[in-house]
Amino acid sequence: MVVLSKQTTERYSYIRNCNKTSTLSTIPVVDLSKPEAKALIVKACEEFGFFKVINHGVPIEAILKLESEAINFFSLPHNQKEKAGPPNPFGYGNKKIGVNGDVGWVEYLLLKNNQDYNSMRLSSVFGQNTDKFSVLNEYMCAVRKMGCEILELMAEGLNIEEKNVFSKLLMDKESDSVFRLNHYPPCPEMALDNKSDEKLVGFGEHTDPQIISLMRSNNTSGLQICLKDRSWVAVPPDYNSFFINVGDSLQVMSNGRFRSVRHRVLANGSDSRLSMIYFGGPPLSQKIAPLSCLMKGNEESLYKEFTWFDYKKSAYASRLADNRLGHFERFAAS
Ligand SMILES: C=C1C[C@]23C[C@@]1(O)CC[C@H]2[C@@]12CC[C@H](O)[C@@](C)(C(=O)O1)[C@H]2[C@@H]3C(=O)O
Ligand SMILES: O=C(O)CCC(=O)C(=O)O
Ligand SMILES: [Fe+2]
Repeated sequence: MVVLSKQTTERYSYIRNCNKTSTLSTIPVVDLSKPEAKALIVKACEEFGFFKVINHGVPIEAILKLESEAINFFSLPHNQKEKAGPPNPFGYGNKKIGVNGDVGWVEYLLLKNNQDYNSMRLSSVFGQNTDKFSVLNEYMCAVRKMGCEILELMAEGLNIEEKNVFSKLLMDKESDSVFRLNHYPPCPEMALDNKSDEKLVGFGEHTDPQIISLMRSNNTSGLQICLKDRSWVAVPPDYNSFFINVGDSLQVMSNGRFRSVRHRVLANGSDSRLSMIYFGGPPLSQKIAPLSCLMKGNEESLYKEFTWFDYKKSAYASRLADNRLGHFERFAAS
């Protein structure tokens, strides 16, 4: 299933000096069943804004069923998938990411949490009332439950009395969470020239605007994260773990103590990559501001006041690589 032509590839970005990129061997691993999980989560959010979890409690059957549905969907002929598009903002998308000119070697399905999928264009591909929607719901509920458990451990690790201070935002029935399936086909151009030090960008560098992103992928490499010293490191794939990103909103709620991690995906010459990501977001009306219980002494907020609605509106008007929080900083660097 390769639907990209040479003409379109010319508009893609490439990353040079890829052979010099190191692999992150020290990626924090948090075993959710262990008592030290809370402290490890806090440390990882401060240092990397990124970690992986094991013993996550998401049933393997739910994962495998959805993965198999996703493979079936992305294997459909192009014109059939297009019936579920364009993503405005939900639906099937191919190459174009967002509406501001970003392009990547990727096709995807963007779905809303708690969506009535039957009323979406998805039903023009899947038909009405199919089991596929219950597979999707089962997976999303299990992943959201894991996300809430992580957020509650995080609150405990931060010594916050209100254990559900973060998780209640994902549990709210108005929660503005999003679910995304990304498929990165193998890139034939790269397979032909596997000695090249240049790699095609699958999903360009960015931070996620929400609170937390809960990601699982198949066994194909490609994900990279940016460290504090601005170097990029490759994250080895791990079929059995979930990868967790701190999003911009959590960076603000922790008054910059936690890092919203910059990340990107590079295309692969021979294997396709499939990732499934739950972006846990708050209700639109939610004020996003540093938690007063985390402010020490006369510590000031680093950010202006805004709601998730304000931030989302501004984020969706930005390019992928933009520093979206920049507009909301109170002490912006001159
Ligand atoms: C270029 C864009 C795509 C994006 C909306 C935006 O204008 C900037 C943020 C992008 C992002 C990154 C994380 C998630 O994949 C996403 C769904 C989100 O909430 O913000 C995407 C948006 C998108 O693909 O529509
Ligand atoms: O597909 C991936 O592995 C990550 C994609 C991503 O960062 C995103 O969709 O926001
Ligand atoms: Fe992302």
